[in-house]
Amino acid sequence: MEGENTKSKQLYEQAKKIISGGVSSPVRAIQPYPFYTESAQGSRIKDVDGNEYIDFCMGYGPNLLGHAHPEIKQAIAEQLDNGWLYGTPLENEVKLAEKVTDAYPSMDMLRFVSSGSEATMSAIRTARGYTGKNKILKIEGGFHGTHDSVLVKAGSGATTLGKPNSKGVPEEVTKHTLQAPFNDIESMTELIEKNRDDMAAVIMEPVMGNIGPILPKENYLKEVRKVTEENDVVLIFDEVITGFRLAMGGAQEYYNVTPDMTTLGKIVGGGMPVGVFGGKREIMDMVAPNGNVYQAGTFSGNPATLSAGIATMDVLENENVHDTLNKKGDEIRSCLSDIISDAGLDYEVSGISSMFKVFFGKAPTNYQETLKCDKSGYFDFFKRMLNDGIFLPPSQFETNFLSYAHSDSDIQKLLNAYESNLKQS
Ligand SMILES: N[C@H](C=O)CCC(=O)O
Repeated sequence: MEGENTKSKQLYEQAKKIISGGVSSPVRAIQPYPFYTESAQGSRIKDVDGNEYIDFCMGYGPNLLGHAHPEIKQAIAEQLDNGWLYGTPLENEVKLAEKVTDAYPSMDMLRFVSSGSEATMSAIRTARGYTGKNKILKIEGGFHGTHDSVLVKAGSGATTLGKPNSKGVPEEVTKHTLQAPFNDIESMTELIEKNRDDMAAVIMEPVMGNIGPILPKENYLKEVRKVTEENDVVLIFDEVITGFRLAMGGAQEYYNVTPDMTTLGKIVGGGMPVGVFGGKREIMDMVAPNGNVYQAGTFSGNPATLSAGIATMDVLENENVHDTLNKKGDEIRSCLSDIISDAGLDYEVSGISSMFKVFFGKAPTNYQETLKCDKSGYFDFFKRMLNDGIFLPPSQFETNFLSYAHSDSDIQKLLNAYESNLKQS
């Protein structure tokens, strides 16, 4: 729809003068200009120039039930009638905490925060406070938000833009962050054993969602659990993307591996800003006011977010969302593989549950392999898909998300668009 987006184009010109990079998050700076959204309902997103797209970006994951789900909307509206920021605890905080801890038995206790970044930052600080150790180990290409100690070889927009190590982060901070390749238990074991005396935590996405999806090899997560346990290292599963997506209990339920701590975000807030960190009672008891690990936030446990989160959980509990999406995800991946093979392309499909991606290259098993994919070819493909009314995340390194609102006809349109646009690759 290039050329027709005159209002979007104008808005971006205006924005670039007063908003750094013209956007509030770098992945949105789609060149030559992004479309500006007017509204979104169900599986559709509509721009200010009247173009409508079937959305497989879904706000980068939170909208598992689609845009503007009526039950979530009603829950937020009811909360708004009663005010939307108190600075005190509220009953819904207890209610949502119960629902989350029921779904995640590894979390005896939790805290609500306002973003995934805040959740991972707080989890790491708590693990350091608990162990009295400094070092953490992350996976190369893992993305755990935008706080200093994890902005090294970071996935997501940082990799898309070729800035996986951010300037402005002191070396004194990142010297405590070690990195191992995904799916390589030997490297991880070696690093943990070598640094055992000062290793506080391993933080990882059980399924890498910010350069993928990249799936864990068989038994890899179990082996990670074993080596962390044997060396008294806190294992943090960053389930900001996979939480409430792969299953109600996230990747830890799906793969049957129990971490010491978990971070959540995205889906648990029903599309409102949210983060959660939690874990074993003895670890979470370190957090102030009980313990000396400080963590706080004006917007933490935001009433509107809690209402949206509870409404989301209610739908997930009452409807067959995960089974439906997991089945449709399998079908999409299988059809995409057929399309690729019929077109004689050297590409591969990766994914799990309602996450899927065509890699312009071999489906990677780690960060280094991901970097070999044709990122500019992918971006050209993304634009062709947009012209055909399909909105995918604008990067080879961001996952596509299927939602409960996508109809069979939406999926057929997606597959048709893949078929015609992959042929032009
Ligand atoms: N992959 C990111 C979050 O999970 C994408 C969102 C963003 O950077 O704005």
